[in-house]
Amino acid sequence: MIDCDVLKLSAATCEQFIVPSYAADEETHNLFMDAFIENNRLDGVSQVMGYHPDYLRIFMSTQHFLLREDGPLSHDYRQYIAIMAAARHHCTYLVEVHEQDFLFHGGDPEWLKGLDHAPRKLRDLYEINKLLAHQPWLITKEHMLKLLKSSEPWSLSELMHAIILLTHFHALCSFVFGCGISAEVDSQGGHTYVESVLTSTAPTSLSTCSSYTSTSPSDAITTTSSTTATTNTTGAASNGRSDVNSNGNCQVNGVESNVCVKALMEKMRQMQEAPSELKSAAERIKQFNMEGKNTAEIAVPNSKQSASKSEIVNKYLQDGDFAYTDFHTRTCTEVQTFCACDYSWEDHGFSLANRLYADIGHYLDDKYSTAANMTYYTMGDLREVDTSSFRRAIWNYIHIMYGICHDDYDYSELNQLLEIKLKAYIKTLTCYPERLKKKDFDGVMKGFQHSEKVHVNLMVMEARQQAELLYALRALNCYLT
Ligand SMILES: CC(C)C[C@H](N)C(=O)O
Repeated sequence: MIDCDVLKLSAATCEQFIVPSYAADEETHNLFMDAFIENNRLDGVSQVMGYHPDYLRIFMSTQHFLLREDGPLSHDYRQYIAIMAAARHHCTYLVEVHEQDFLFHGGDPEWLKGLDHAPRKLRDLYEINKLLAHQPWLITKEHMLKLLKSSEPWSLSELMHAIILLTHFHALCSFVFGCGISAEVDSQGGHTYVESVLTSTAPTSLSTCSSYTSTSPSDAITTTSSTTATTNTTGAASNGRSDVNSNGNCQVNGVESNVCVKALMEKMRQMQEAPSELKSAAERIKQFNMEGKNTAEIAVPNSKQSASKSEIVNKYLQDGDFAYTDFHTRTCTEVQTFCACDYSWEDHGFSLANRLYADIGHYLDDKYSTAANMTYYTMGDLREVDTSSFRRAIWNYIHIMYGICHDDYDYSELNQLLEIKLKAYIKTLTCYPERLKKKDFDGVMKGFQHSEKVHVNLMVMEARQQAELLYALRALNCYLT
């Protein structure tokens, strides 16, 4: 039996930004118990994801499957791969968590001195780790061949397991930085936005943006299947995380916030009432390229890592400066746009992943569809809102940055729905999560509830993972055929 006070204590310091365990509804509380048992602590990631219990459940089971269940890779390898992936984004939080887990699973402490001390087989993963994290479009079947035919070869199923771990942890870095998770709540400097990404000492609007009250089970979202939309059983009800000030908006500039949400809502309504004329696939692709070029012009913050942080991660990096470059300004013309009609998760990736690493396809499929379809029909303090066009715009925008085109999507919609600040935020979070600042987080989605910002961060994480994985699966498929 777990002592609930332990959970309570670890959440006590930062309850504006997480779901405090003592305030969680039964469903969320049970998930927190499971997380506690799984990780020997109630970790910050679970507590932030606790805003979205249906997502948290599938996230936890996927991570459990990847890290703990029987699978192609040994447990020390799995943890070491997680460390290598997190190091690419200088995510000291995840590096440290998985260093501990590595030792806990009997890993050789020598390997933690750095990549040079790890076995050759793990070192061989370095190149695809780097490319997957920053420029996955450069991955080819030759990379796969090299790993599968090296003197210490990877088997196909081991490689599949490793690739999924790498993409999972790259994407998780985006969530961790996006939600300001810097250390466990019960450790020094524990989880709080203030510690992790706050750059000024000015009072933050976050603390007034959100607070949490428990939700009734009937408010919970239910996932119906991997292909049908996730719906709120109470329709117009809130997502169960009603705010103390009951409007979900930042009090600091509530009027401005409300205007933003209303304007967005109005655009979505107009688009629904008067859908734009049907465009040909060629027109859509042209629009996609235009959006890509515009995205490439969006400036992102420069990188500056603190020396202490670098020390923790640099030992796992060889060329730490290798980073994302805009897909749409690449000089290498051989890299074609990735058309989802030629290779998609649903029609191609799912079955290949599942064939090489049994059942993983189902876990990922559930996770993607929950993240993409989850809705509470709210936006800020508005209710009964159909947010599907906004959510789809976010998902497809992330794929633009990876050169993945959905030729059934009208990219002019995206341009109307995502304001430039939000695009810049998403670009930073997706491609350079370690550079995100608190002011970036505060400056976007004004008037959204805090849980809604977390919701957007979840979508960024999942769409990003899917994009990376699609490139890897396509390359593997080329190798196999
Ligand atoms: C990201 C958010 C705007 C999502 C919205 N709250 C919904 O329930 O669909």
